[in-house]
Amino acid sequence: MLNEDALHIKNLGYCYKRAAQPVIRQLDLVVKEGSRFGLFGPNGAGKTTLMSLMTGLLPYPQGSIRLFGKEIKENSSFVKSTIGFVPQDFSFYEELTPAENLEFFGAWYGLNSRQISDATTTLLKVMGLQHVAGKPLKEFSGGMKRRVNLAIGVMNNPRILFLDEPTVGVDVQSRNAIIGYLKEINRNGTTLVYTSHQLKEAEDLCTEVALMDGGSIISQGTLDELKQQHRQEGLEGLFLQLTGRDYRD
Ligand SMILES: Nc1ncnc2c1ncn2[C@@H]1O[C@H](COP(=O)(O)OP(=O)(O)OP(=O)(O)O)[C@@H](O)[C@H]1O
Repeated sequence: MLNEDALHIKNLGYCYKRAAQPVIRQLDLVVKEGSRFGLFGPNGAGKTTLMSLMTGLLPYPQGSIRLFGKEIKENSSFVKSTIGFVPQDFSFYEELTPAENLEFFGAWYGLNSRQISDATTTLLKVMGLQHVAGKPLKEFSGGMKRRVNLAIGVMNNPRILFLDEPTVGVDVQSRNAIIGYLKEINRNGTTLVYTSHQLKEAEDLCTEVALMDGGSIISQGTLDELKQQHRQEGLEGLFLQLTGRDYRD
C-alpha cells in the first residue's frame, strides 16, 4: 500500500565499541513506501552506519526502527524476506561465477531452485552479464562487479532496497544501466533507500532526500521543497549550504 511508512525511525542512537562519541544521535527519519529516497552527507556523517542499522546488520541499543510497522530487531525473518541490500563493499565470492554467486545468495535468501534459476536468468540478462556468466568475478571490470553486487541485492525481489553508493567507480554505461534498472523496480513497487556522493545522479534518481551531519538528520523533504526552502538550484548547493565547506575527516 503506497503512503504507508516503509521505514519509521525514532530517537535512534549508536556508538561503536571503544569510540569516544556516538556516531548516530537521536536520529528520526520517515521513508514512505514507493519513494526513491536519498540520504546524503559528508564523509563520516554516519550514512553507512545508519544503513547497517536499518538493514539489521548492527544491533541498536537505543531507539526504534520500524520496517513496514515491525520493529526490526524483533522480526529478523521478516526483515530478511522484505529487504535487499547492496553494500558499498563488494559482497560476493571472487572465485565464483555470477551464476554461482546468485545461486549461493538465492539459497541464503531461502529461494527454491526454480526461483533461483528464474532470477539468475533474468538478472544476468538485465545486467548485461550473459556473455561472462561462466567466468569468475576476479576477472571482471569494476562496472561488471558493481552490476553483480546489485543483482545479488535484488535476488529476492525486495519490497525495500537499500543501496550504499551503488555506482562508485563505474562508467557512464554501467551507471545508466544501474539507475535505469533502479527506476524500473521502483515503478514496480520497490522502495529505494540510496546513499551516494554522486549528487547529479542523485538528483535524477531521488524523489525525496535527507541530509545528514554529525549522526543526525539535519533536513528532509522532496528535493524541490528543499531547493525552494533554501533558495538553491541543485543538491550540491543545498548540501554545501547545510553542511558547510570544512573537511570532516
Ligand atoms: N567499525 C567502526 N568502528 C569504529 N568507528 C567506526 C566504525 N565504522 C565507522 N566508524 C566511524 O563512524 C563514523 C561514521 O562513519 P560512516 O562510515 O557511517 O560514515 P559515512 O557517512 O558513511 O561516511 P562516507 O561518506 O565516508 O562513507 C566515522 O567517524 C567513522 O570513523
